[in-house]
Amino acid sequence: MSGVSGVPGVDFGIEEVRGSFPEEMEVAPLERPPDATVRLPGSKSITNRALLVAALAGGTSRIENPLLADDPFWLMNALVGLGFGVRVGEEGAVEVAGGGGGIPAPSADVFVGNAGTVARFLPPALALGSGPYRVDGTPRMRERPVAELVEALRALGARVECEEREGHLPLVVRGGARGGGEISVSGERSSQFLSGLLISAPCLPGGLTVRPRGALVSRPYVDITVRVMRSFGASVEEEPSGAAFRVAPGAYRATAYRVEPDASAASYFLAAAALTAGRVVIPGLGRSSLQGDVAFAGILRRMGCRVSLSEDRIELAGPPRLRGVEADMNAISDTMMTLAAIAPFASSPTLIKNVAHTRLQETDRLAAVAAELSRLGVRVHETPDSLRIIPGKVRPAAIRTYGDHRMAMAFSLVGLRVRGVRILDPGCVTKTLPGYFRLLEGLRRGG
Ligand SMILES: O=C(O)C1=C[C@@H](OP(=O)(O)O)[C@@H](O)[C@H](O)C1
Ligand SMILES: C=C(OP(=O)(O)O)C(=O)O
Repeated sequence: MSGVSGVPGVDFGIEEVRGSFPEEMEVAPLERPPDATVRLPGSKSITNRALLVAALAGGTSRIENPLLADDPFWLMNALVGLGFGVRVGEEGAVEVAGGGGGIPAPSADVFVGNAGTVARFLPPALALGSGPYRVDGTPRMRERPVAELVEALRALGARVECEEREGHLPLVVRGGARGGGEISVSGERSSQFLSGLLISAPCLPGGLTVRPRGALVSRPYVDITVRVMRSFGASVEEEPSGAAFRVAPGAYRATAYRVEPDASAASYFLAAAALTAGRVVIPGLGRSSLQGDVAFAGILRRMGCRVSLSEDRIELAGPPRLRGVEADMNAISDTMMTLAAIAPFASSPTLIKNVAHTRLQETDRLAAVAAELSRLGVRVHETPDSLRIIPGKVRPAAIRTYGDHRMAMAFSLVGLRVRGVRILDPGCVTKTLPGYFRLLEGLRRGG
């Protein structure tokens, strides 16, 4: 896959954007505490839900403030290849001409990059079409689990073949999915299997009831799924405590949808102010947000920050020194690297718990964080599902990022306090935030 865009109006290919980054970037310490307002692009998770739901709707939808980065690009590119109309306008909004619940192209070859949302949300939609549809991703995406999704799609009657290794990409999906009944799916390794099945459920004759099996990780993302589905007219009933989700049949309604800023991205700028006794304002996120990662601000409050949260605005002021914290981060695990990167500067140890599933994401994140903290001279104790970080002197280092955008963004924060921190392969931030380093530099100028 060349990465050259097949999406009208999207004038960059993935490699071109990533290629514009140097092999490494040094982050210089801030000369004074930041006092900045940081305006962030749209949420990756919400953008990819809105794009796919819009494609399944009848008529043309308009998505305002979408995230334009690798992960949404792979989905937009896939939708074009599947015969949907996708166009990015001058002002950055995306128009999607939906297929009314079907897949226009009888067959296609789809590349999902390392986008878990695309790899898990698209196959249930493909099972609505005829096929064959081949779904492949990067070597890392081929390692990430999809067995639970394959099992559920087969239970619905779809023909799904794992081309090389059972339970892994590349997949070949043929149609045949039947609705009207109930299926269960495990959410112990990812919540995305459940979200993927829910998103396509209204298009199944008879709808579908989906029952999560076992402990469901990253639970707030399922709430995002349900909220976006309802915004496009779907009827979703949730049994008490999420025991089951009952989705009625009925076409999605084309709509104009505005994506809120990315709360996971906000964690880096909130943490930057926390770490440097600075002040930051994040407009567009707050108590009314769909995203669970807004709760990261609460962890920073527990570390000694002054945090005010209005409906759609977060304001944070960092203390002279942070306190360590013990946090179960299962629900907001995308922000666990952010916490890990600032923990060495706290006055007491930090314990990050219940995040075993992050070993299956863009990289084995627990191992990666432990390795890079050690490289910085920080004492860290790793268990299968937790990290305990002991504060101490942090020495300069060249940080490996493992192709993981969140490793690059989180560990760049260390450079705000320690001279000589270099981030290797900084271009990996294009997965969800191509403008990250420009925004980080904005903290020096007051945002
Ligand atoms: O549904 C989503 O948009 C996401 C769910 C989470 O994945 P897991 O459910 O695999 O933890 C999260 O880590 C990812 O960044 C986005
Ligand atoms: C885990 C992540 O993404 P995904 O699973 O959607 O690839 C992430 O963005 O941290």
